[in-house]
Amino acid sequence: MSTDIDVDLVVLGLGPGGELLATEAARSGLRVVGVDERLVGGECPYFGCVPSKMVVRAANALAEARRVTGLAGGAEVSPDWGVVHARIRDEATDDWDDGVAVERLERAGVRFVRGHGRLVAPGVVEVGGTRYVAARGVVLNTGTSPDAPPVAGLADTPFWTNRDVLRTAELPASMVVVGGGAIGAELAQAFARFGTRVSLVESAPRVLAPEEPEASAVVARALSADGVQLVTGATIGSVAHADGRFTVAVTDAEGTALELSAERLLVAAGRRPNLTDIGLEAVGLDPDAGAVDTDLRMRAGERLWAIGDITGKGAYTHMSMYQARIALRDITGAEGHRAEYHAVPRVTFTDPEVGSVGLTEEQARDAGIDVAVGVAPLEESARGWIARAEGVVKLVKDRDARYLVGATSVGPAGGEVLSLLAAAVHARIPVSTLRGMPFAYPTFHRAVEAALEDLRQ
Ligand SMILES: Cc1cc2nc3c(=O)[nH]c(=O)nc-3n(C[C@H](O)[C@H](O)[C@H](O)COP(=O)(O)OP(=O)(O)OC[C@H]3O[C@@H](n4cnc5c(N)ncnc54)[C@H](O)[C@@H]3O)c2cc1C
Ligand SMILES: NC(=O)c1ccc[n+]([C@@H]2O[C@H](COP(=O)([O-])OP(=O)(O)OC[C@H]3O[C@@H](n4cnc5c(N)ncnc54)[C@H](O)[C@@H]3O)[C@@H](O)[C@H]2O)c1
Repeated sequence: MSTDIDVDLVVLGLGPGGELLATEAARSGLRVVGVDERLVGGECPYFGCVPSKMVVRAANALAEARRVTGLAGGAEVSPDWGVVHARIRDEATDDWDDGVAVERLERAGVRFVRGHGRLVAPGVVEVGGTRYVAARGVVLNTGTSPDAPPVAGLADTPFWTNRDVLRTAELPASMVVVGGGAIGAELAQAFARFGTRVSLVESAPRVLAPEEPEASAVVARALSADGVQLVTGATIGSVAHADGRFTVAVTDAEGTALELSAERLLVAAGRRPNLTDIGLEAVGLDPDAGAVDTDLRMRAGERLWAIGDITGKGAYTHMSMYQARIALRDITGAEGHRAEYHAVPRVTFTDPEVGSVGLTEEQARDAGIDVAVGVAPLEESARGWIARAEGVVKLVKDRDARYLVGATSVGPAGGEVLSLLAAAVHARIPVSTLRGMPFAYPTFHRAVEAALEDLRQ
């Protein structure tokens, strides 16, 4: 026999968006239940953005110290993984304990339930024998889990995912990283800077394959300069683990067979949406669809909203929080913007960083847009040259509409330079207006001015 409890709203999964939405909904006076089977806040604070960016920050400090030679004299650098591990454990994650987050949620008035939740009918979620019957409805924010490719032998080995690598107290002497997406590229470079011997294996012809080829080329050079062995266009034949070492049999793009051996194997080959065990079929949705379809108010069905990675609109914390605010307005009947996806910004925190927004050149052409492209190497800008920085700004213009539909900025502050470009793409600012702006000298973002000039070619 299950118990029924009447509430206004159930938030199933408390990733960054769900936590925000549950908190704000409770503050607005709704009776809210928040359900999570793991840690309140989701992947980002405990196993994702925050700890990975602490690693990146520390690794970049090492790299910057090494740049003293040739710019300002000499510097001795002695990497100590223990320092960054202690920061992640003590400052970022409270030793992977969400007590503070739970208390914050409950102080806002949310009833927190730890456990695995499932939809059993429209507006009804069951957790451990209790059914929460929600008058307004249910918000899904169940996020993703690390996926592993179907490689022979892999499943039988103690490979790492992001959830292990960001908890480790010991720096591995060597590591093979499978996947040259954002997770793989960021962590491969950072660990190499700490002194781990890293091989990065990517099946696509280039790292950061969804980004502009110019961006991938800069990042590939940076990874190689940091000592990362890059194997792109790779096919992994098998993985084995014996005597404390992994052996990864790989065929590279030229068909050459390689055997990579390392103390650790990090699999960063994509994510699986947590959709198959949440009762989607009970509300008429397909659990195998790969994403939950939502309208521009984040509605996914009868008394149902979905936000975050499971919507397939960009697996980023800022998108989860953006969508949370939109869903919350719909639930509470407040006025405000609906979802717009033509200018989704994203930053890969390699050094140099890759910031991008909107469409790449290829995506714009595939969408049938008459495209003009402007490219400016960062090293040709005054600040790029002074800093000895490598990078690029690339602009994608819709010739008919005369505004930018996409942009990429790669450089030491590529993610920050992006803000100007994100505003331009989001607000569809005419290129002629951008050309009329003065650009402060000598900044990295002056490369935007040069790329605007290049658009004329
Ligand atoms: C290593 C790494 C680095 C990243 N770096 C960045 C970055 O720099 N910038 C950025 O924007 N994004 C980054 N991301 C992505 C970011 O972490 C996610 O986009 C973000 O967490 C948003 O996810 P979400 O809101 O969909 O839910 P998630 O964070 O995935 O949380 C979902 C929650 O739902 C819970 N849950 C799932 N199913 C159930 C169920 N049936 N019952 C109860 N609870 C359930 C889970 O326990 C989890 O707590 C990174 C990710 C990783 C892995
Ligand atoms: N800075 C950020 O915003 C940031 C950082 C990390 C993660 N994230 C988010 O998390 C998501 C997941 O990141 P991710 O890097 O795991 O996934 P991803 O999908 O971005 O990249 C996975 C990579 O693994 C490769 N791959 C897949 N199977 C392979 C195989 N068998 N052998 C070799 N390579 C293989 C793919 O070609 C791809 O390039 C990203 O899509 C992103 O949205 C964001």
